[in-house]
Amino acid sequence: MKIALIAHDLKKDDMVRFAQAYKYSLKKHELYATGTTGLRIAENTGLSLYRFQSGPLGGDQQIGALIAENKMDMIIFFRDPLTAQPHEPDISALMRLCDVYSIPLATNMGSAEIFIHALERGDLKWRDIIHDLEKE
Ligand SMILES: O=C(CO)COP(=O)(O)O
Repeated sequence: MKIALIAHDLKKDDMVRFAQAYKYSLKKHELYATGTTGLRIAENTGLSLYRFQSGPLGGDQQIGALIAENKMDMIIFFRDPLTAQPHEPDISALMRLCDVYSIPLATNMGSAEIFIHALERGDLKWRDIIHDLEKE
């Protein structure tokens, strides 16, 4: 599965703790992240991730573009609901595309943990079927 990890500044410590806690589940997947989030995760967990631009510099849009091409299977995005972001339109666009393409989007630790358990159980195997069909 291709999983994107994104966190706003005040949520980055939570994201690091989440990635540390679920490192052994996450490492089975292809991981992507916005710039600073990816750096923090890599430094603190040793997980390898592909890092896009930082969110305010276009990272959310880059991840959105992959969603539009059906090349992203899950988004874990710890949003900060209490701080205005300069790139709010990009954030809304990313979340909108998740809804357009039915891509699972967890916006907080509680839902992200459920997603990880779902991944472990194989609940998202249907995504592999779609990818296989696309290859034919
Ligand atoms: O702003 C972000 C998501 O909207 C996250 O970007 P960074 O991971 O580069 O801080």
